[in-house]
Amino acid sequence: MFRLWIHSAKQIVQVVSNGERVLTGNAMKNVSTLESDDVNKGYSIIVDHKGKIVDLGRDDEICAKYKKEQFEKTLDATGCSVIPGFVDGHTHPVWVGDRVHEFAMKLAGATYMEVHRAGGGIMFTVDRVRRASVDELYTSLKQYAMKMLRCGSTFAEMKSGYGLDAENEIKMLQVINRLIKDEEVPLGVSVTYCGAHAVPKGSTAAEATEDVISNQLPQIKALMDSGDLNVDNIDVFCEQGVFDVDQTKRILEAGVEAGLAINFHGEELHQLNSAEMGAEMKARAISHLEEISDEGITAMAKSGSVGVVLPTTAYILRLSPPPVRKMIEGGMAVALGSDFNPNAHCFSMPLVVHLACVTMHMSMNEALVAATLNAASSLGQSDRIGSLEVGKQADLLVLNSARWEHIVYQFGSHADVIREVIKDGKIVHTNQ
Ligand SMILES: N=CN[C@@H](CCC(=O)O)C(=O)O
Ligand SMILES: [Zn+2]
Repeated sequence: MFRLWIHSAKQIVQVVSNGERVLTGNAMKNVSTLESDDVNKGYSIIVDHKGKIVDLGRDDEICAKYKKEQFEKTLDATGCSVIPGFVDGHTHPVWVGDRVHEFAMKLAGATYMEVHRAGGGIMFTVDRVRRASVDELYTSLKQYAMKMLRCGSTFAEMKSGYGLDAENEIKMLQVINRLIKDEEVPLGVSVTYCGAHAVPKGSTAAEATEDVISNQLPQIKALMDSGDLNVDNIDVFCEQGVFDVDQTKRILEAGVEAGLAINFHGEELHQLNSAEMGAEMKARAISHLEEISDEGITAMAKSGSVGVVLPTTAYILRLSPPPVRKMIEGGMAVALGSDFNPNAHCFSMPLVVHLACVTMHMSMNEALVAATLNAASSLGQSDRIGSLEVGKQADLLVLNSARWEHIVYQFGSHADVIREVIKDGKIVHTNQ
């Protein structure tokens, strides 16, 4: 028996079809698509009982190989296109207490660091998160995760970073772990420890660095070793007035020692050459990169570190966007993330992809690659997700349009464009 047969699709956008794990530079310009000019010829996907894609091809070829009775469910996708589920490469979704008042301050001209220095920004959220119980944070996270799924994300990176001490950072990581374990929201998750997201009140950056390395990380490692906590990545906010490049490097080294993959915030507001440092450490990914230098681009292209760009941040803070054209022409792998957090309240990857095209000058193909395969690669997941190929998880979106580009073009209307969200071959959200 097979779990699902999707048939009659006008287009199936595989993204890649030869098992590529990442696309760099100019290779991001093309996406593999199954499509025919003949209006009577549609395309099919078959999903096995484990939720993996076992076959893709023309309806007539599939019909010749399988019998209807073999499928637990069939889905008619006449007039529709199918794309991989979005992979959100960067989110901060564990928090309570919004910052709508700060949005007003920023609209009136305050910069991100002015708000931060006035005790707002990350520190406002730290205060709320420290006072919140695990249950409160879990209820809030569950709602955001459900909203991400409805916007078409089937996998997301999720960070801690509003605890800033061992107790509260572990509390946040436990909340993310509970989301994975309880399986109430069918969203895949990569877990990131970001204890060095800000310098806690009353500490210096040097003291906070020591606390992360000698106190927080060893406790987290012990919980990982005992099987009580799952953590995948280590993150630091490397920025002027937060953690400098040396402190960041030391924390990342300690993270690697604990078995975590390097995936950190760099070159957001000031050019500190953290991209070069990260490339030298063979970082799996570096996020933001608004201020990356030409040398940083060359170094990241050489090391294969994925650049995770976040269009909502530059948009909301009115920053210059990262030099994505230079990054792609320079041979880097570029990925996308929503950066969902109380500063940039957006978990809609369709909107992120649209912003990437308009504000960062990416083509729609490049942005789709960045929001699927390359985002999966930034999290070490592109062997399982990020493209529609035999052997991969059937995480996909059925779109209400014959051409997939409508999910980018009709910005703000993703709820109408996405007909079904499918995770592991199961329909987890439908909009009909
Ligand atoms: N820049 C650092 N961290 C987040 C913002 C977090 C916050 O403001 O709460 C970011 O990626 O944009
Ligand atoms: Zn961030």
